[in-house]
Amino acid sequence: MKTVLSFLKPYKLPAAVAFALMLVELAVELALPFLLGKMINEGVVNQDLSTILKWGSIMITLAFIAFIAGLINSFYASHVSWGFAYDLREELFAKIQAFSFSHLNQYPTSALMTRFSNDIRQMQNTIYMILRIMSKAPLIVIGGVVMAFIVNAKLAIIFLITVPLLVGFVLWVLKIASKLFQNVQKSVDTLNQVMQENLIGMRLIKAFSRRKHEEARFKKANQSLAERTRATFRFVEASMPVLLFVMNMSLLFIIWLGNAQVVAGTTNVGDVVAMINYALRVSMSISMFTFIIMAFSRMQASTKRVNDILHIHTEEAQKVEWNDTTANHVQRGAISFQHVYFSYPTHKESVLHDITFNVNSGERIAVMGATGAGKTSLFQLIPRLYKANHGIITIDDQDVTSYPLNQLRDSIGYVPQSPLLFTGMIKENIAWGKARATMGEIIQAAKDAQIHETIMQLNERYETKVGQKGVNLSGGQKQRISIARALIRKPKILMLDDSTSALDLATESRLLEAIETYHCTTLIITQKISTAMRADRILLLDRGEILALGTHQSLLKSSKLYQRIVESQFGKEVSHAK
Ligand SMILES: Nc1ncnc2c1ncn2[C@@H]1O[C@H](COP(=O)(O)OP(=O)(O)OP(=O)(O)O)[C@@H](O)[C@H]1O
Repeated sequence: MKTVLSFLKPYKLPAAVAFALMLVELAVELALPFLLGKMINEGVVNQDLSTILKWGSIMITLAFIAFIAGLINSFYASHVSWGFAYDLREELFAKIQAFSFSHLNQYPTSALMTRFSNDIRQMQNTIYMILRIMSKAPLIVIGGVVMAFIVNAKLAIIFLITVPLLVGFVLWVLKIASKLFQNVQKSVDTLNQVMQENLIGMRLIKAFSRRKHEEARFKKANQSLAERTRATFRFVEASMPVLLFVMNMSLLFIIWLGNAQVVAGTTNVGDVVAMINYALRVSMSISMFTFIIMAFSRMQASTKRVNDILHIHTEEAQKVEWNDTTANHVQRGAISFQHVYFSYPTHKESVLHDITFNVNSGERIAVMGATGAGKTSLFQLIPRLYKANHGIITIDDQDVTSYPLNQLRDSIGYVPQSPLLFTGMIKENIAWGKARATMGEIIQAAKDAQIHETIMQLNERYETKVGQKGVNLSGGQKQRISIARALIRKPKILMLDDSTSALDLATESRLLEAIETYHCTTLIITQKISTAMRADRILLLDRGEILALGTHQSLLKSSKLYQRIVESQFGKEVSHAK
């Protein structure tokens, strides 16, 4: 199982190069105060210009080497962090593509978007900063103290008091700050969620005039984020004067003790200057710890969230375990449900109970029932969008679970209740149903779905753009394009989930006639008796159970509920006459 950190493996070499170059920068940074001390002691104090120039030019050369090392380090750090983020995004995308419907219920769109954008960016930035400066800070603290002891062991004792004091204080600040930061992150998540729901549901919000309500919701989330961020940064900023005080006190001590030693002749001015320099560099690095650990704790939270997704066991991952020779493509499309029970993973209540029925190859079944009866749920079990809790569903006498998922779904044309079109041309939206579809196939599918003429009336015909910047189609037009998308794959099983609801009777009639020419097993969820009457048999669902299954005529005789539905749509007399 892949974890986030394993995505760094391919970048071991460039990361090592970046780290080595960072060590070069570090070495120069630690050497400069030492050399400065030498320049003062040997050159400035003795007023020896050639010595000043000698040490000066060495320092400039070293600074230039550090500058070049920094540039190349930055290049490699970017390469590692961008490459890592790119690979991780690819993997995450593939993982989400393999999500079952249960997983999609578990992780709302906003949560997945946060992982894609925020979390990966967070990790990418932190990796860059680790390779660039973060790993340098603790090394400067250690190296600075060591160098200080080399320069002047007596003065360096001050470091032994101030460094643990500063480190201890920073760790205490961080302990509190990390809790505050977790709250900030929660607020960021909430704000993202509100924002995304608003963008997705903008049309609905306008239709229901819920702008004020949504504004209030956004304001609340925004305020919470602002307040938490303010509180966190105030706390971190309040710790700064304390840090500065300790830092300045240690500098004062170094100057005071250094001065005494210079007067006593036990040390040189240059060494004192070098010590002050080390003290400054060490304290600056310690103060960076706050920033570093905060970045780490944010990265840790992001890593956990992305790992959660990577560790989800998706079915596609199992594909290799299936033996392709035993599992074939669907040949005839005969469906059988045997004592099937189903409940959604998120809800315990049973949605389908003891469903048993058979559909012959090429048969046309209309599925009827009140809203919430379980019609869509029953449909979703066939292409294994969800798994049944008990019982067996077979296609061509073979358990659906024994088909490789791709082969199973390739044989099925599923038109969901609410049609979804992607931004792009109409022809692309239809061709989406079949890999390498020809223009002839696209037009034929559109003709059969009764949408060809409408498309031909549009300015750019099949090239017309759908979606945000293109033409917005009516509900019925969208339904027919989704039907064309299902027909183009010449499915063995066609499932229409209330997909003809927006069509007038004449168009629907032509559509159903055209579907007959496909000779596929057809399941149609419908509320309209006129549609149901054209089916070979009608399956009546009520509260998750099969109430009746038979032809229009037999149900008129045997099912009270069916009679009532017919009466409600055709009137009493007509229903008796039929
Ligand atoms: N994703 C889900 N998670 C949990 N419960 C669900 C989910 N989808 C549907 N349900 C529940 O399952 C039951 C059956 O829903 P289903 O969508 O199958 O009904 P339906 O007959 O297709 O209704 P409609 O005609 O309104 O589309 C309902 O009680 C519904 O609340």
